[in-house]
Amino acid sequence: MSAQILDGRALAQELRAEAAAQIAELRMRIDRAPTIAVVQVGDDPAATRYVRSIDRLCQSLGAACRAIALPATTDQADLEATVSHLSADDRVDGILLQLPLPAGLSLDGVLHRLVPEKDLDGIHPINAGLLAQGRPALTPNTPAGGMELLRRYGIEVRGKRAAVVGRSAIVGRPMALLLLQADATVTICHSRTPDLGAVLRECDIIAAAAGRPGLITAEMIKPGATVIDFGTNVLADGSMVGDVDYAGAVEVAGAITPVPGGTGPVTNVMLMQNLIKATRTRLGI
Ligand SMILES: Nc1nc(=O)c2c([nH]1)NC[C@@H]1CN(c3ccc(C(=O)N[C@@H](CCC(=O)O)C(=O)O)cc3)C=[N+]21
Repeated sequence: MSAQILDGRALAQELRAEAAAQIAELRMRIDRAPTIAVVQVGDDPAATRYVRSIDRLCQSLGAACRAIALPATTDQADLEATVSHLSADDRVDGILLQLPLPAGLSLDGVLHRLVPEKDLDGIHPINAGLLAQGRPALTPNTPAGGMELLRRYGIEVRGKRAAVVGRSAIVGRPMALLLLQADATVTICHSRTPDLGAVLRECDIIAAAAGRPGLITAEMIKPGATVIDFGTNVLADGSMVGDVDYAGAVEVAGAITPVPGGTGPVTNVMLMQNLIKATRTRLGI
């Protein structure tokens, strides 16, 4: 038996149509295109792809994208000044800072310069704190997209056992909190978890966000479980794979997201939803 494929491209297409209509309406109200500023420091390959796809998506939906590419050698003060400037700019509705930052730069200092109302990735301590308290405001796009896939495919979360592999501020942790918010019983696994397979085999939903290709193998998956793969590992040959051994997992799981074509395309549209939300909230629309 082969798993149901959770088709992120198809879902993204539906969500794009909804977002386009909302953006068209916003353009009339504010008399300009809702604008995202994307800041990338250095050239992490997954981030570069993401920025490129954000730019394309903005163009096709009628939003504006200001891409700000800074060299990997940018110092803390320059990066903070850039973010301060964007925070204060009335014509910028949302800010997206690509992670990870190059070594030597501190995210903390930067987040203090980011106004929470423009925080399209929900990583400002205010937004992260609201999510932790069960009062989500702007939530991180990648895990929000994973939840949207579960919702649109009618996969029950309430009362289920769920495991999240990875504890990053932008994917793993918020995914665990969103699953909790949806009434799952959640276990967070990470690089120091002994016997990952033993934990995962108890779970009906597995969300992989470790950034390690092939970490999760078929024998770790309970037959029929739902597997959401957030991995965007770019291999030496330029191809992209997830954290799950897809070929094996697809034979065991009940439903699974492919990489590419799973969580990635949905992430991009969730970003547009956050832009719409941020613009409306900040301008009191
Ligand atoms: N602050 C921040 N937020 C992020 O959400 C964030 C980030 N930094 N840094 C980089 C990673 C990477 N990431 C991707 C999102 C979508 C695709 C995507 O759309 N992938 C498509 C196609 C990819 C391709 O083949 O080029 C797919 O999966 O089908 C990829 C990668 C978001 N990230």
